[in-house]
Amino acid sequence: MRLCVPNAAVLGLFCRGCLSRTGNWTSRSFNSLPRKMSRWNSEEPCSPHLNVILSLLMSRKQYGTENVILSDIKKPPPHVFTSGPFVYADVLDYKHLRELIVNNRITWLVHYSALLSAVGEANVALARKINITGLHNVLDLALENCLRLFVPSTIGAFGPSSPRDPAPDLCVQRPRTIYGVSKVHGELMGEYLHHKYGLDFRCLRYPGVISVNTPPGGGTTDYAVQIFHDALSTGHHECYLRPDTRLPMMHISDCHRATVEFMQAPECQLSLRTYNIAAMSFTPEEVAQEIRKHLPHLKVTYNPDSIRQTIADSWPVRFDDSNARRDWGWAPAFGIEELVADMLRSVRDKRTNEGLPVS
Ligand SMILES: NC(=O)C1=CN([C@@H]2O[C@H](COP(=O)(O)OP(=O)(O)OC[C@H]3O[C@@H](n4cnc5c(N)ncnc54)[C@H](O)[C@@H]3O)[C@@H](O)[C@H]2O)C=CC1
Ligand SMILES: CC(=O)[C@H](N)C(=O)O
Repeated sequence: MRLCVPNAAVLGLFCRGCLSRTGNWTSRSFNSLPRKMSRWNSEEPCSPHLNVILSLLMSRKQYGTENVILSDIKKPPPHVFTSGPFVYADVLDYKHLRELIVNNRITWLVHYSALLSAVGEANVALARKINITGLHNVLDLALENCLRLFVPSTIGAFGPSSPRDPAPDLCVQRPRTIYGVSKVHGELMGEYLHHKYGLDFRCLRYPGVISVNTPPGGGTTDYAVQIFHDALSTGHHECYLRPDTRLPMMHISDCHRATVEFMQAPECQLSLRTYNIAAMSFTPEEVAQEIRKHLPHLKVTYNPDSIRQTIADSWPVRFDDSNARRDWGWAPAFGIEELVADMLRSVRDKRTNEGLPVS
């Protein structure tokens, strides 16, 4: 049995076997990155992505190393490469994806590959290709091979005309970014194929995901990861959002657990195919205050970037996840206090292991 998790702009996992039938998950991440990631990705050529890597490693623990195949178009760091099966896979290469699925008897596909919001606006043509053409490849293959398919969506699937506090599962969705447009398209295509042909399509709208292993990937919520690294290195963070910009956020371990629990939920419990999941909402100033409880010297200055500020201002400030809580028992474990304590501990350990100074 193998689970395959392709990297939707982040991860690609293939899974051998069907979880519902066998309890096994195999994952692969299909991560192809834009030849040019522009300014947001410049110093992270081989870094693992948060969701992808962590998810994969944890999935492997749960479902068996050989049963989860990770894929990307980027060279993985050594510890990822040696942790289990890893293959090169470009979501734009339909024939190669099909070969991987057939040869490995893949039964689950987790599609993480995508260009995120800010970098997508910097390269709309590439974002359209990876986020929409890549998704169509994955949908066709899932249908053709009877795969269970997970595709993440995002708070970015909402826009200025959506209710923002809180945003419910079902409401007006008119996002103003190519990223958001591609995610709404993915939600609708997956649901259409489910209703018309029975595709087992499942989708969670993630808040901004925070992980020590996730380098900035060109998103609007990236500051909420970077601030921890800055706090423990220079002690100064320059934030590209206004101090009062409130956005939904989630610790990576909650994000991963939600994904696995949702994928394992019996079909009969699901009243929707796309659910919001929530954990906390905070502003840059609020997270800075929480960090200062541990590191009182942290200095934060604000220099709003018009592109990312405009994007953030169009997104929900809070998510209504009551349907996920009711249907399949979703409950987050991390609030802002737990998240900050865990991130500071993890970033400190990482810097120490890398021989870097800790402030
Ligand atoms: N990180 C976050 O805060 C959130 C992420 N998500 C979703 O989760 C998924 C993963 O996000 P991140 O890991 O943060 O993104 P990321 O930007 O860190 O990773 C994207 C991955 O896609 C890969 N990729 C790009 N082009 C590809 C191609 N042609 N073929 C195969 N792989 C390709 C890249 O190599 C990269 O590893 C995305 O679909 C994103 O929309 C949703 C909401 C929040
Ligand atoms: C919330 C997301 O989807 C992502 N982190 C982004 O900021 O683009």
